[in-house]
Order: sequence, then C-alpha cells, then structure tokens
Amino acid sequence: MTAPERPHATRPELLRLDRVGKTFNGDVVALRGMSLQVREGDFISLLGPSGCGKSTALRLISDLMHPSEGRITWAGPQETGDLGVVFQEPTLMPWATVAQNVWLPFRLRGKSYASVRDDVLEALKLVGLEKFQNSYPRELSGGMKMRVSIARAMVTRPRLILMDEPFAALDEITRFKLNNDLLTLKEAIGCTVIFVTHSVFESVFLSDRIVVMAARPGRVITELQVDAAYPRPESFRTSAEYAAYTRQATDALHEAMGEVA
Ligand SMILES: Nc1ncnc2c1ncn2[C@@H]1O[C@H](COP(=O)(O)OP(=O)(O)OP(=O)(O)O)[C@@H](O)[C@H]1O
Repeated sequence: MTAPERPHATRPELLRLDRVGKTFNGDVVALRGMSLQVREGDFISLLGPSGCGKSTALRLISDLMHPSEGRITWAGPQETGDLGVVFQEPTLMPWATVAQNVWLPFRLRGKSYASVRDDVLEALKLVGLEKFQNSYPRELSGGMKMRVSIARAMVTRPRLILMDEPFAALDEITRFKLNNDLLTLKEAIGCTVIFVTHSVFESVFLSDRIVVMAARPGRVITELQVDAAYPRPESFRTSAEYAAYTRQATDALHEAMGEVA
C-alpha cells in the first residue's frame, strides 16, 4: 500500500522565488515580479502563451542566468547533481551510444563509466530503454530520444527536474505515453518537477499546481490547484473531473491573454 499523499501546502519548501524579474537589453521585460514557493514533491506547470517568460523563469531557476531583480533561494545547501534539465530538443551526442549519453552528467563530474554503470542502467530501465543501451541516437524514434534525455536528467537522482516543453515536438499518442511514464518516473525517484508547456491538457494531466502566465511583460496571473490524486490513470483524461480542470485552466489562460473565453 502506498502512503497517503501529503497535501502540498504541508510539504517542506525546496526553493522560493521572491519578486524575481529579468530585463534584457535594458528594456525587454521578459519576466516581472515572479514569486513562487516550490515545495518538495510538487509537480508545477508553467502555462502561458509564447513570450510570457516561461523559459526565462526556468533558466533563472537553473542558474543559467541571473535575475535583474528579486531573489531565488534554496531551502538547504545545493549539491552537484541536485538539478536535472530536459529541453524541447533531446540534445543527444550523435557519436555516443545511449548509455554514454546518459553517463554524461557523471562524466562531467569525473566519474568513470564503470563506477556509475548501475545508475546508468537503472535510469535506462526506468524509461524503458535498457535494451537500447548500445544503440546510437540515429537508430531511435523521437519519443525514444526524449526518453534518453529524461534518463540523462534523472541519472543523478536530482531533487529538482526542470523541463522546457519536452514533448512539444512529439505526436499526440507518444506524448500521452510519455506523460504517463513521466508521472511514474517522478514517483519512482521522488523528485520535484517544474514543467513548461503551452498545453492546457498536458498541464492538467501532469500537475498538482498550474502557474498561469501572461506576456508583455512576462508575469504570473494566477495559480490553479489540481487536486486529483496520483497515480493518475489514463482514464483521468476522459473523466468529468479532468474536463472541469481543463475548463478552469482554459478560462485562466484566456484571461491571461486578455480574451473572453
Ligand atoms: N536572451 C534574450 N535576449 C533578449 N530578449 C530575450 C532573451 N530571452 C528571452 N527574451 C525575450 O523575453 C520574452 C520572454 O521570453 P521566453 O523565452 O522566456 O518566453 P516563453 O514564454 O518561454 O516563450 P515560448 O513559449 O515561445 O518559448 C520574449 O519577449 C523574448 O523575446
């Protein structure tokens, strides 16, 4: 029997954004005044139209760039390997095998393949690709390449995984399958996820919190809570509960875009 889920408001804080903003070239306000408390185990989607600062927020959280204003604070000390990142493109090394690609985060930290082989194979098993460890990226489908990218992001068992529209380029059936598998994976490694998407449907299926954002300037409009219990079966997609949440998120998105639904 699985332990009952802790309501998210009672989970310990992982990190927080306090009035974070980013301005480019002196006048492009990519993000303004974003505050967000991220708690351990959250699955948060950043949902919004193009240009609302979703990717900027992820880049700031991953420390790839620094905020122009405000602060991002981790609740405890951060260790190497605490953060995994998945981009829209799988960005695999074409000359390296699947296993060598997944080994990369360890390799960058000076760890030999032999010393982390079990971790690499375990990560590949979790994404269903253990039989493809010796294949090359060119031999894989788009969905399989994305699975390798996810395995690489989670091989160090990070506390936080940032995902920037990872499934946007995939066909719908593959996307549904990867949505299901991502939730299983998240449970298996017990991490926190911040996931950027344009898709209301994807955000409702995956998240327990949806942060709705608007553009010009990029900012948070509202936050919705999706209280449906995990694990979420495929049947959740066709339930009345799912329809009600997607309606709520669609309305919030229209509001964010200054439109009437
Ligand atoms: N390096 C940069 N230099 C200048 N402007 C930038 C830079 N990065 C982002 N911007 C601008 O900041 C705004 C927010 O961009 P961002 O990529 O964060 O939006 P987004 O919500 O992720 O969009 P999309 O969904 O299209 O990826 C946009 O107007 C963008 O043109």
